[in-house]
Amino acid sequence: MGEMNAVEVADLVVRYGQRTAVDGVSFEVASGSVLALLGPNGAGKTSTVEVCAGFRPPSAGRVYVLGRDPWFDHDVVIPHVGVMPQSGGVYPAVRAGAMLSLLASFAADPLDVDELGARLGLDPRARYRTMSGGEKQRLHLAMALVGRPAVAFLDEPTAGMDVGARHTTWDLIDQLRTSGVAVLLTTHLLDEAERLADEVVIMRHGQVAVAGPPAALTSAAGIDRVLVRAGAGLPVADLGLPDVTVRELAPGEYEIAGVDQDDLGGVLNAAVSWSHRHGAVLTDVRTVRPSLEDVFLAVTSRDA
Ligand SMILES: Nc1ncnc2c1ncn2[C@@H]1O[C@H](COP(=O)(O)OP(=O)(O)OP(=O)(O)O)[C@@H](O)[C@H]1O
Repeated sequence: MGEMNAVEVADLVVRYGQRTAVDGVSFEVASGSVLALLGPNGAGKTSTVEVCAGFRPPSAGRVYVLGRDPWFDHDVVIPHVGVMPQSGGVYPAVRAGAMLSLLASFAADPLDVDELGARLGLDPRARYRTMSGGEKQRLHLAMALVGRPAVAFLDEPTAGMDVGARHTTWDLIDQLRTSGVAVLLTTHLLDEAERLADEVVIMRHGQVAVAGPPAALTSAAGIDRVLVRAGAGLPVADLGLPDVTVRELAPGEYEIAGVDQDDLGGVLNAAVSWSHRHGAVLTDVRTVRPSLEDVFLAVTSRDA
């Protein structure tokens, strides 16, 4: 089975009746890497993942998982795939431990059920219907991973989890990557994507708006702000540069926004002489690049 790209999505289209939810999406996920699908509600993330996981056929385009078609070769592909859906179809009376043992019994080389459950803080005796939202979410994640998949599809894996469970999940996903698993996840948490993903794909209206490693997306956007520290209460209108805006964020802490990276020297010079004119000294200067969240908002707010 394919080593390089565990998941290949090429010109994928998903239609629901007249509605086109996914409109020509392409990306790849290599083994041992994490790709985060991002996008506003309704952008087509879940529909994309559902085709990859073999839940529905594409309306057009091609999807390969481990070199096979997850819809037509479902029985061949599925034993190597772990799926964590947004809400799991778990029988309400079933206990966590029994559910995991059942899934483990289907797998050729399952993880240790007790160890995995303990890792995720699951009580094996707990019945599904009495679990909290975050506990259910942890069980869904364990269900996706217990079969030691080569490819994991995780739809909003940490939604509703508390901070501790979220960090445990991040560590688990790091370990999946290290052990060679291809992970495709969706998330609304941009810090999660920045922390976990080798590649992010930002979807908008069913199409790929931008794609790339998070660091490449944020550095392509360039430095856009400079933070300086000087005396409190300096007149912010007096910097003498027409295209930037200056705000005093806290006493003596100023943000110079709208900086053109190529004119950083000009901005620093202006800040030095500005503080000097007002009898103050710059004691700190910091350049700030946009976060992935800034990039996301810039990309997804270009709406007609
Ligand atoms: N089973 C369905 N039948 C009809 N329309 C659907 C169906 N599933 C999704 N859609 C529509 O397709 C579009 C994409 O939905 P999808 O769930 O893939 O988006 P998403 O990016 O995962 O959104 P969210 O962030 O809200 O989970 C939406 O407009 C949605 O209303």
